[in-house]
Amino acid sequence: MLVKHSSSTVLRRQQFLVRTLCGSRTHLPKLIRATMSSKSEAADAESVLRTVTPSLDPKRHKGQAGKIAVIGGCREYTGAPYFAAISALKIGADLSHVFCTKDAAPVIKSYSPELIVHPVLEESYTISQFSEEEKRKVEDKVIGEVDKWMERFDCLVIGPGLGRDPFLLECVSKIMLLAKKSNVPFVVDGDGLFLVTNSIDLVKSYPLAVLTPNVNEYKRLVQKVLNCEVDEENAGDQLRSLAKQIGGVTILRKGKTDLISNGEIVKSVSIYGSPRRCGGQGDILSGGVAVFLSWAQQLKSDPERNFSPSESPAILGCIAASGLLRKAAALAFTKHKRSTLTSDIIECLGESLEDICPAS
Ligand SMILES: NC(=O)C1=CN([C@@H]2O[C@H](COP(=O)(O)OP(=O)(O)OC[C@H]3O[C@@H](n4cnc5c(N)ncnc54)[C@H](OP(=O)(O)O)[C@@H]3O)[C@@H](O)[C@H]2O)[C@@H](O)CC1
Ligand SMILES: Nc1ncnc2c1ncn2[C@@H]1O[C@H](COP(=O)(O)OP(=O)(O)OP(=O)(O)O)[C@@H](O)[C@H]1O
Ligand SMILES: [Mg+2]
Repeated sequence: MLVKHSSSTVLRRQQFLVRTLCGSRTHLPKLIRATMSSKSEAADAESVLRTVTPSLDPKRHKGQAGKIAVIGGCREYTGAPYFAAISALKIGADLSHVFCTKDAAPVIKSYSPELIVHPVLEESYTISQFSEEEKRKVEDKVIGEVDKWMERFDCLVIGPGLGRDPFLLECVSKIMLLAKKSNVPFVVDGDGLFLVTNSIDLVKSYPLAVLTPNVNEYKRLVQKVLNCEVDEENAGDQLRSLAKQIGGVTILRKGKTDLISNGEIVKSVSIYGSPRRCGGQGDILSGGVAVFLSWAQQLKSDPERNFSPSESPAILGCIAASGLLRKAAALAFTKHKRSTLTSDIIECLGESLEDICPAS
């Protein structure tokens, strides 16, 4: 469990959120509000960051600031799950796990002793000689290994560096079902989106699912779900329709401006980040969404709070993560210019958050 806040803190935050997320729109006539709602509304990401980031309380024990698990990492990709998992820790989670294939595990462990790495996923080539029954046993074992941890996690990140092996993806679809059964929120990114685009029912109508597509992943989702092409002219409305069509999941469409919708509202974050487009920045984002969503979820569990759809933990988590990533990318770029890499941005997460929410 995450830290609880005093009722006065909660009240202040509630008033603050109403101002931040609704602003003067609450006083506008209905017709004007309806017109505005067809477009995206710029989110005040720094205010949301201040609202959801818990204070550092010496009474808290290990785990209360968040336990995140990344499901990803295979023969090809070891960087992506590492970026997502280490970003979660650098932002402030207490524990970060990675569930990956046996090949990827020693590599990911060698990047950092901070991560708890489970070498449990299997790809088809390791079981190619097995009978159908033996394959089913392997699948049960994989699911069992994740299931024994599931209830402890505050959020999963499914997909960074997962690869597209059919057997592995079949196991991951069962992991998604387990997460839903235990009401554990999850962020779907990278190859997790490849899986979900081909099996939308895996996430449909699960309010604790967040999808974080990049330009390609978004295009595939729109084609599959809305049966049309991406419409840049009406980007906000199209994103809202997509999220609604998938039963109100939250979607963060990454790009020059990050657009976020849960089928009801559309928010945008366009704080200046970095002109470097090196790979891995989306992985930082997915780890960040998981942490901020967990923190916002904790605020929501306070009985004195009355969350409106516009302040759902998933929406707040997306706004906060997008704002922080962009701020850290800007800072890393001032230091490293053309040589800015994803690891440099990760090193700037702490300083960027400190600037907005000082630790003491
Ligand atoms: N270090 C690691 O381990 C990392 C591993 N990663 C993992 O890799 C897996 C696959 O994810 P992905 O993002 O590479 O696949 P996808 O989205 O299909 O893009 C493929 C190609 O699409 C193009 N393209 C991209 N943007 C475009 C644009 N704006 N407009 C137009 N075209 C655009 C561009 O191709 P180009 O034609 O330029 O060569 C690009 O190369 C996934 O598991 C992910 O987590 C990454 O997280 C990175 C760090
Ligand atoms: N054209 C852009 N200008 C400014 N920022 C951008 C631009 N495109 C993406 N970003 C920022 O980079 C973040 C990652 O988006 P990107 O499209 O690179 O994801 P991705 O392709 O999934 O990354 P990864 O390489 O980790 O898979 C976004 O949240 C956004 O803040
Ligand atoms: Mg990506």
